[in-house]
Amino acid sequence: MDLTIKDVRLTPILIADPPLLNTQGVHQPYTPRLIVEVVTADGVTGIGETYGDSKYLDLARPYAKKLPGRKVSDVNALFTLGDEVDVDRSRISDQVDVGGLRGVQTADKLRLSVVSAFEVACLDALGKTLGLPVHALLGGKVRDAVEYSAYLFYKWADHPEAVPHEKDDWGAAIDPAGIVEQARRFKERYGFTSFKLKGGVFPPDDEIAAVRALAEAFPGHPLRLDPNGAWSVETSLRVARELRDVLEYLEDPALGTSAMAEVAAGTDVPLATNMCVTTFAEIKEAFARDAVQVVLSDHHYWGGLRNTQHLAAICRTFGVGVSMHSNTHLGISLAAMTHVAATVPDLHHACDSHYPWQSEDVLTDRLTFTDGRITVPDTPGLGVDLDRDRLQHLHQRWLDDNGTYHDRDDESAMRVADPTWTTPTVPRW
Ligand SMILES: O=C([O-])C(=O)C[C@H](O)[C@@H](O)C(=O)[O-]
Ligand SMILES: [Mg+2]
Repeated sequence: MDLTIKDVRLTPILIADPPLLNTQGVHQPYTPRLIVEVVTADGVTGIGETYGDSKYLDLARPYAKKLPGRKVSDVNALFTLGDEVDVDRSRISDQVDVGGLRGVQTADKLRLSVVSAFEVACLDALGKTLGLPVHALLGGKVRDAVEYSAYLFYKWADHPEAVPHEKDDWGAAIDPAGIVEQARRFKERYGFTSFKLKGGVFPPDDEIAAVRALAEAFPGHPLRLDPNGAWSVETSLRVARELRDVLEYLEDPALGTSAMAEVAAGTDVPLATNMCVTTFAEIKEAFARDAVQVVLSDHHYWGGLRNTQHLAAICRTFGVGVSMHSNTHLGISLAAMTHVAATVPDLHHACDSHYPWQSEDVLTDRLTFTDGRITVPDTPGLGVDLDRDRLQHLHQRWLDDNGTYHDRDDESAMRVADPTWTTPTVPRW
């Protein structure tokens, strides 16, 4: 068996995305992803997936050149090699990026967001070579299926007329009745029993009404509301008061650790985050100030599956809950999330996933939710196969694009519908 990496392939693609609304704007009709393939000397191919925006491609390209000659089993070395890649200073920011809504952009976090896809690809290749599923390489599964929540979005029926796009079959949802209808379809199609509403789109009273409508339609089901930091501390506390009997947790009601700590001190509704704790460096202050009660991990920017396990261990040590965040992603990432989630003992909340919103994939067979769960694959590697024709089709779309969609930008997408739109300053309400 020869585990030496002989070849690395990077394929940027554009995938169709519905007009989902968030506090910064609306999803563009196509969003970029990067598919990573690592091929061993034995001809075994491992696959990974991450963000495809140019700031990630600019790091992935020089990084990929460092890998041939290394072994897919040298997973620790992937991180030291990542440290050698220079990050353009203009890419670094302590602002929440437009469209990403996932916290700061440190150089390290940008690197980890790339290295994570290679870690997944190497583990996939290693597992395929050894005949073991990825979860076994991570120490073994402690559950046979991983639960996901329905990720509800306010949305339009279509992208603006002038913009070419793939039509989705979800229709519009811009009020409580529309959100309840969307939730019903999520339940019918996938069996989800937890519901998360992406908020920060309409004034808080409208979103309170939507959550109340969900609570009435689905009594006893776990509900979450996530305005991505759009509210002041005062507004956050008011919403928490009004929804305290029905919320499983409130996600990033206010922006940043200080504001979150103030909110947490004034309510017994747990606060979750994928914005104020998104790097290991942010943990100490947030935990010391009891600013968050649930960290929503994301293997893409936390740096892979093993870092997700490290994060879960830290959370466990401090009595903080852990679950999973998602940005728009395909089946490779859903498989990776499922493998690592299967190994985390204290996963007490259903994980987020955008997957049901994605009508396109690069897999031969889409992953399917049964009773809101994905069965943990026991076949070697990630247990999913790349469909080369689909990959090529989506890559061709990326090649044909003049750059409009090479970087996700929800603010610009909103400006197509409303030329006066700019990302609202925070707190918005
Ligand atoms: O939980 C979250 O904050 C997210 O999923 C961030 C995403 O960017 C979401 O807001 C979206 O897809 O519009
Ligand atoms: Mg969130």
